[in-house]
Formats: sequence, structure tokens, C-alpha cells
Amino acid sequence: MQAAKLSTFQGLKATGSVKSMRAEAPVLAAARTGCVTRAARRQAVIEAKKVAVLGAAGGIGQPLSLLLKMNRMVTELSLYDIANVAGVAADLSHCNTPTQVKAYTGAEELGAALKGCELVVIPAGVPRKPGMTRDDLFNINAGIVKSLCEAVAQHCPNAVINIISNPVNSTVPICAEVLKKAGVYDKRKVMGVTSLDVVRANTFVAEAKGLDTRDVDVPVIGGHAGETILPLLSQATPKVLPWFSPEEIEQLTVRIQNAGTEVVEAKAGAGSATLSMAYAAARMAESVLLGLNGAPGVEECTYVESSLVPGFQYFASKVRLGPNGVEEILPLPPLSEYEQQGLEKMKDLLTKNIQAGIDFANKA
Ligand SMILES: NC(=O)C1=CN([C@@H]2O[C@H](COP(=O)(O)OP(=O)(O)OC[C@H]3O[C@@H](n4cnc5c(N)ncnc54)[C@H](O)[C@@H]3O)[C@@H](O)[C@H]2O)C=CC1
Ligand SMILES: O=C([O-])CC(=O)C(=O)O
Repeated sequence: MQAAKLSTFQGLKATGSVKSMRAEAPVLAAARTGCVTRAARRQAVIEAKKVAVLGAAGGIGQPLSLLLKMNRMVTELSLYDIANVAGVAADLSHCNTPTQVKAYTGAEELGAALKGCELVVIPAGVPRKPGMTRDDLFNINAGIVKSLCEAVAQHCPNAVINIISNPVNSTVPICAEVLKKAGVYDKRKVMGVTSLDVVRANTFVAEAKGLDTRDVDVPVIGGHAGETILPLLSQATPKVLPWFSPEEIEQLTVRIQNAGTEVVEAKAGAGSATLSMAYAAARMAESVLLGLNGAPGVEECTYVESSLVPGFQYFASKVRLGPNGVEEILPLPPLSEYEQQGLEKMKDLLTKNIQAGIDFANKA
């Protein structure tokens, strides 16, 4: 069975014109892109899905909300932020796609925003400035994610949660601990969004090999910070010979690991990746919704609680998505010697990041 690959996401083309959306109502948005099989088309039915974006007025939140407004699987879109969200919702609500958009602001409206949601996407929090690491965001973002996840536990405990807020290596364990405390944790439903690493790896490999970027698939494993980001270039498809030399593999790996910093420096104090992140998060949301709708063969790389690699309680790797979220963590493919070393190198940082999240969530 052909898997629904990240590389096949075509954004706007996936939803097409409003006219064709009406004409093909029972067909999944992504089906027309060819990223799901015929079987998926037959088996998957669009069911009404309420989706919330928490941090919707931000640099990521706004373009992400636009992309979700264009997704036919999203019937109701809750936009929540502590500021400026009414204008974003008013603006988006004029787009003539069927998705109903509503703004919510302030803690007192968070419950209503979340009630009935099946997917909650969280880009709330501060972004990096030049010279900062993602860990430097911990002090502010850990508390934001903790309080938002407490609300999710209370108002939509069965929802899938996609966490974008950095440092993802720590905010995902925070979310899991919060849900455990509330007695509603299901490890299949808490996912750190690492799809931007895959998007970048696909783009850079395609550029280097003269390929159409939509044809390229590079699994990226580990976490989402510095050397914890490990692209498996040995497993990239398609393979164009001659493949990369060891020096080129090193350069490409480092570029993928530092791609976030590349954007932070280019934006020179105005924030970090927003548009590419919104694109990657919309793709991840689409895959989650396809899975919830019963489409077979939906695979993504994502950072989840995992026992795939001994020593790491949380780990990003390819998973199969389905009606319950992560249905299966796929086995690790064979790693090159360079990638094995990369896995060793990330050990200290990733375990430290995970522990910091667990400790934060459990302190009094
Ligand atoms: N996972 C990944 O690959 C990536 C993660 N990020 C992370 O995403 C986060 C957001 O980035 P941007 O959108 O650029 O930042 P931003 O500052 O433009 O937007 C953040 C939004 O969150 C809102 N917010 C703050 N506290 C909140 C709360 N308690 N409840 C609801 N909303 C709240 C703010 O009002 C703002 O609208 C950052 O932590 C950034 O590091 C960014 C790029 C890639
Ligand atoms: O680099 C940052 O701070 C934002 C991020 O996670 C990315 O772009 O990958």
C-alpha cells in the first residue's frame, strides 16, 4: 500500500477551488493530490471535525489558520489567543470556504474554544531572536504550554494535540505529564510537530539533486533542536546516483539542523520561521485528520512518547496515523555509521531536554 507521504502535500492545490470542493463533497481534500490511495478514497468519509489553534493571532497562527480554513476536513475552526484574535477571525471568515471560524480570547473563553475539538494545534509562545537557543524559550513557553494543556485535559480530553511551541523536546513531555496528572493521557494523541525538519530536508535534497521537491522523502528522527535533529539521508528517496559524498552528507545534515537558526538570523530579531512552519503544521494537521477519518497508510515523522530507541522516552520518528492518533511507531530503518554516531551525539541533550519538561510539569 502506498503511504500518504509528507512530500505529496500540495497545500492550496489540495483543496482546489470552492466550486470543486462542493462538487466533490465526499472526497477527501488530499485525495485529489494523489497522496492517499484509491482504497483511502473509498474508505475515508469526511466527518465534521472541530479544530482549535491556540496562539492563532501569532506569526505561525495566522497563516496556519488560513491553511486550515481551506481544509475541507475542518468544519469548525476555533481561533484562540490572548490578544488580537477577533480581527484574524473576522478577516478569515470572509474567505468563502465552508469552514466556520470563531474567535475566542482570554482564559474565560478557552473552554468554549476547546469544547468538542478533535485536534488542538498549539503554536502559542515566544519565538527566538538571534543568539538564542530554543532552550532559552523554556522559561516562558513551558508555563504557557502547561496551562493550555490543562485546559485541553478539562475541555476536550480525547483530542489529538499537535505541539509547535518550542522547545518541542521539552514542551511535549510537559503536555504528557499534565494530561497524566488529569488522568486523561493517551500517548497516541500527543505529538510534537517536527514536520518542518522533513519539509526542509526534502527541499534541500531536491535542490541539490535537481529533483521535484514533492517527490523527495527524507525521514528525520530524534528531536527538534540542534544535534537532536537527525535527517536520515541514507534513507532518502528517490536515490539519485551518484549519491552524496560523506562531506556533502555532513554539510547537508548541519544545514538541516541549523535551518531554524538560518531563518532567525535572516529575520534579524523579527522572529523565527512562521510561513514554512504554518505550511508544515497544516500538512501535519491534514495527516492527523486523514487518520482520524480512517484513511489508510498515513505516515508522518513526529515527536512522541516512544520506546523505539532505548534511553529516549520521547523520540521523533516515522509513525502511522489512524483513528486513534499514532497507531504504530514504525521500526527504525537501518542507519549509516554517520547516522549511528548522530544518534549517540544527541543523547545528552535530548535526555536533558526531556527531563527538564517532566520536572517542570511535576514541580509543585
Ligand atoms: N516546532 C517547530 O518546528 C517550530 C516551532 N516554533 C515555535 O512556535 C512558537 C510560536 O512562534 P510564532 O508564531 O512565530 O510566535 P508569535 O509571537 O508571532 O506568536 C505567538 C502567539 O502566541 C500567543 N500567546 C502567548 N501566550 C499565549 C497563551 N497563554 N495562550 C494563547 N496564546 C498565547 C501570542 O499572543 C501570539 O499571538 C514559538 O515558540 C516558536 O519557537 C517556530 C517555528 C518552528
Ligand atoms: O528555530 C526556531 O527557533 C524555530 C524553529 O523551531 C524552527 O524554525 O525550526
